[in-house]
Amino acid sequence: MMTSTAFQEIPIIDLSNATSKDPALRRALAADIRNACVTVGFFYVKNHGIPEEVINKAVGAAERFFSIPIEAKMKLDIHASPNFKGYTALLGENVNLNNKGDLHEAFDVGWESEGTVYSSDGAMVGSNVWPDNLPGFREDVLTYYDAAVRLGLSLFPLFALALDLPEDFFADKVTKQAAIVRLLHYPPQPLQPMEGVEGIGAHTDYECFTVLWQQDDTPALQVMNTDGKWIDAIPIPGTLVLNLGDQLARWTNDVFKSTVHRAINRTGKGRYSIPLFFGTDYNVVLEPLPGCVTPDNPAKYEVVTAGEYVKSRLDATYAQSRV
Ligand SMILES: O=C(O)CCC(=O)C(=O)O
Ligand SMILES: [Fe+2]
Repeated sequence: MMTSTAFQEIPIIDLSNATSKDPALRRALAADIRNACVTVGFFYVKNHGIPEEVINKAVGAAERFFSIPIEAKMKLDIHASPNFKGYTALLGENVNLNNKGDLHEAFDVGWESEGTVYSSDGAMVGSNVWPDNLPGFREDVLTYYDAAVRLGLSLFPLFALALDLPEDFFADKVTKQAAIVRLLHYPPQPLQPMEGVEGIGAHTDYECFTVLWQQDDTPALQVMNTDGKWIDAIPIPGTLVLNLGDQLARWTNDVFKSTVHRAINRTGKGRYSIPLFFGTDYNVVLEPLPGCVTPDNPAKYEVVTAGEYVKSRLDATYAQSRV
């Protein structure tokens, strides 16, 4: 049920019926999601089920982590990880290769549970790295991870319905392990902006979809609309932003849109955000889904595995700061 719109382009969708026992209610919700996916590729969700306390603790964890000395953060350098876990320094990432670097620092965490023996796939899945001397940090981040993953897992059946597929279509293709949570800190942009430097340059996300928490009082996220204009995705208290990524765009032959977005923090103060990137398992083949290739919409993409695709994009993103 679409209850309201923030402004013309990005709808707010109420997820109260996401796991309703009534299939008609789930289908109605899926129809709204489809509408957002085939037009903007972005929507806000409310009644998303992640408790405020869990969010606040994760944000507090981010604030504590980014305040530790740079030497301590660099001990967790993402470049030292075989599977993209750990710390990225300011300008260490560059999502838009026309730019020089992104003015944010980040900390990436994947799935883990007590007693896990990791069978690294050598690329995306593997153990996390954690800072010393930050009590509660790991717990607060992993609690958020679990809650956001639960939300993500509840969305896949709706995306399946939205694509006229059986509700369990994605069930054997996505596991918890395919999700990465990222703490992000954007310092204020200097008054005199540096040429080719944005908080995060114009990009699309690489996975199926992203669940994004953004700080209420620091607007920075912008989404490119179909006319090529930047639309502000203002923070709306009580909501999260949901945007599609390239995996779903490739899978649907662009019927579902993976929309270009960027963030520029001009607020004069620091900004935190927390995306959870929910991809599929590594070996899932992104072949066009039934009905997505038609004479009017011929196949656009080379068929690749989901994992190879994300890995190749991440390798390019970090290439500039790899030593
Ligand atoms: O911080 C934001 O609002 C957006 C972050 C983002 O687009 C990303 O990490 O992919
Ligand atoms: Fe993004």
